Amino acid sequence: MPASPLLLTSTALRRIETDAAATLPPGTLMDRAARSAAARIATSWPSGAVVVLCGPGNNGGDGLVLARMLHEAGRHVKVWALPASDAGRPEDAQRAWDALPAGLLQSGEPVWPVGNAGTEGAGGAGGFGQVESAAGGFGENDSAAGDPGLRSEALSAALRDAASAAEIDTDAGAALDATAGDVTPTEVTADDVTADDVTAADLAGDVASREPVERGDTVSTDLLADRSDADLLADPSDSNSLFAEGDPADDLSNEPLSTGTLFDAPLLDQGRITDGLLLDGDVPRGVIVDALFGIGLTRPLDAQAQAWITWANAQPVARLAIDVPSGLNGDTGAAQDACVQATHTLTFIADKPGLHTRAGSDVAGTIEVDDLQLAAFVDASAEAGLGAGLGAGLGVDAKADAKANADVGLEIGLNIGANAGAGDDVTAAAPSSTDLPTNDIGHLIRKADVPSLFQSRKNDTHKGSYGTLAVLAGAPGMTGAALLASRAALLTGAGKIFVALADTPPLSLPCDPMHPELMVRDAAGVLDAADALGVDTWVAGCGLGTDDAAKGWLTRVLQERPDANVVLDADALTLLGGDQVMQAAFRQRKGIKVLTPHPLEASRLLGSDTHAVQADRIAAACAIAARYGAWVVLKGSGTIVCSPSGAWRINTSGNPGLATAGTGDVLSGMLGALLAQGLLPEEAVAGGVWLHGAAADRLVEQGIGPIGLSASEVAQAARWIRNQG
Ligand SMILES: NC(=O)C1=CN([C@@H]2O[C@H](COP(=O)(O)OP(=O)(O)OC[C@H]3O[C@@H](n4cnc5c(N)ncnc54)[C@H](O)[C@@H]3O)[C@@H](O)[C@H]2O)[C@@H](O)CC1
Ligand SMILES: Nc1ncnc2c1ncn2[C@@H]1O[C@H](COP(=O)(O)OP(=O)(O)O)[C@@H](O)[C@H]1O
Ligand SMILES: [K+]
Repeated sequence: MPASPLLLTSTALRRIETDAAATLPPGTLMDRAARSAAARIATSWPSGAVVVLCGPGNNGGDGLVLARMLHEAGRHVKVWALPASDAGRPEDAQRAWDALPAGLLQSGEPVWPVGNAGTEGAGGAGGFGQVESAAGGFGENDSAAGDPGLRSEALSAALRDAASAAEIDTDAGAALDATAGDVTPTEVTADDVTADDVTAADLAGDVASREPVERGDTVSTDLLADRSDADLLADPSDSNSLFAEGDPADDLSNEPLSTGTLFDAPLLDQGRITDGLLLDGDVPRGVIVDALFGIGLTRPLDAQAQAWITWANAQPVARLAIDVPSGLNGDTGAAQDACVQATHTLTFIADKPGLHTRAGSDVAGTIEVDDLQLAAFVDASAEAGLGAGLGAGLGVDAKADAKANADVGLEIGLNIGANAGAGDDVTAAAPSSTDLPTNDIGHLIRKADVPSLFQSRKNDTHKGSYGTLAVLAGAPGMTGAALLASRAALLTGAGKIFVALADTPPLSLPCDPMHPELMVRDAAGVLDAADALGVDTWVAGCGLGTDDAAKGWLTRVLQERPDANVVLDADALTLLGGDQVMQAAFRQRKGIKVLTPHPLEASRLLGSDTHAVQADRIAAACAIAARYGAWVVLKGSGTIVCSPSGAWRINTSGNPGLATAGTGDVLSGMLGALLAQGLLPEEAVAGGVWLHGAAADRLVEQGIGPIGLSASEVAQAARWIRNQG
């Protein structure tokens, strides 16, 4: 399922939520969100335990409803909830709290449910759920765990009574399920058996056979019967210990295993223990649901939330983030020190910018969007954004995009509909209009969004058809920067390229031996002849330097030939940021203007600091675009592209292989080449950024990176991608 290309900030989302909620019965959206998550879990983690961590707000409410739904479906669910805030829970979340079935909520710190990674099937009745309830929970939270000796007796009796081949089923509904014997859930009751017992039994099976034991595996009861209670069960001196001293399993760790610590790294490294006691190769089963905080995270996490997140991140199971990984700002992609490292994020109503820029792509895992059947509202928002200028500058059909999103959402909605409850019979009335501020809606940049990169060339063309580019760059000692940009322009298809070296004759490099197609001259020489040469696009700044000579050449670029396109990078940005004469000249230019700052250069253009830029990359890119009247490419993980009118997009391609010197030079050369070839700015800028990242992705696929990927290779890979179509 492709991710929605539409991105909404929390302001836009809240507006939609409010509008929609006003037309729906209370709790409908939370119900839909929870049902969506339940469907996702049923598909991806059909067995195994589900630990739901819930926060104080509606994100926590989603988690609480989800926990109830999963429990009712017979899943083995544990809930840990942060305390409500002083103001109490929001209405929907409070309703979810009140409806949480008894026994699911755990006290203390979260632990992985030991001894049971149960699955559906029992519907909660007569199953392990009852055992849990009676025992007050598993593991360290098991305050009523009882006397280990008693548990030992009960379990041993159960095992001995079992027929020669007994199935140890740690599943819900059958604490011990003897397929060929006498042990049934009714015989082994909550009073007789605790989770610790089953844990011990499973581990004992493993120890006895030295083979991994999985839930459902058949284990010889002879082996089990051969072992004494002392071998099988907890050391009576330590109610949490699962092994008596000298037990072979103890060899696996220097410390006695205790409940809740079954994911000890040494054990995992040996592939011995997964999924809360179940030995299941390298693939633990079960999932932790992160429903701590969503788009309402407004301040630093407190110690308890941080500890829970740290715990969740340390468990070798999947982590499904509800809406947004907790600790991540859904608008900006800024992550707190403690942030859920999700393997999957299921996000609601629309995709969020913070999932795609800065730390977002590091912590979100696989992103899925469910519009909660609010396509009409999303559609109207996109339309309103379009009316306010959004998308117009990008040449993006935002309405069509929104429709596509709606279709995606509906498809998900229909799937969910198969499990639908009462709330889903209600269709929200379509909104009449919304008027979101322009920069609360953006888009992703994907291959499909930049088709003109792949348009075939007409036969009846010549080198003049593909533009004449001049690259003002490469002061002495930085010649390579000029070559990187110029070669990238060549490989991206520019018709003619002049390298205007930031130097005076005689040049130390009269020609590029690798690419003699490039016409290398001194900067003044190219500037003097620019009219005659027909330069229609300038790329300026790569290794240009910031001395007076550089300043003079750049001023000429900005003041002369105002119809030519300019792409400014690196030193040109530093010079521009500090020179009002240049800024005035820049603003007055009629050609297409592109600025490609990394965060430090962006801060110079804004007179702020890098921290401020990175704290809200979209806002920074939009601010630069507005101040300079230019297209802005704010580089980094999740590069932001912003049009002069404030329409922003986030690139989806690229990887940390690009974090190497010279890749920015390559990007500016590519952007210049695409403009020189006459692509519309929205496709040249967004397309160049996407192509640059996609080239790096291809190199990684080929094993040429991320480590050691070099800038020159990016240009070559980009050429290949363009020609493949
Ligand atoms: N309202 C709606 O219509 C819907 C909301 N949904 C869910 O609700 C979420 C938004 O709910 P909320 O607005 O309640 O926000 P959250 O649940 O994300 O968190 C806000 C709550 O956490 C507190 N908080 C914020 N930062 C904190 C911190 N650092 N430490 C401790 N407490 C902190 C706030 O005071 C507030 O109580 C969405 O992300 C989504 O998961 C979904 O159910 C879909 C529908
Ligand atoms: N971690 C990353 N993930 C994705 N892209 C990255 C990453 N690090 C750097 N890049 C990209 O690499 C390029 C680096 O540009 P820049 O910092 O100007 O380098 P240089 O000046 O050395 O050429 C930019 O396009 C940037 O977006
Ligand atoms: K969350």
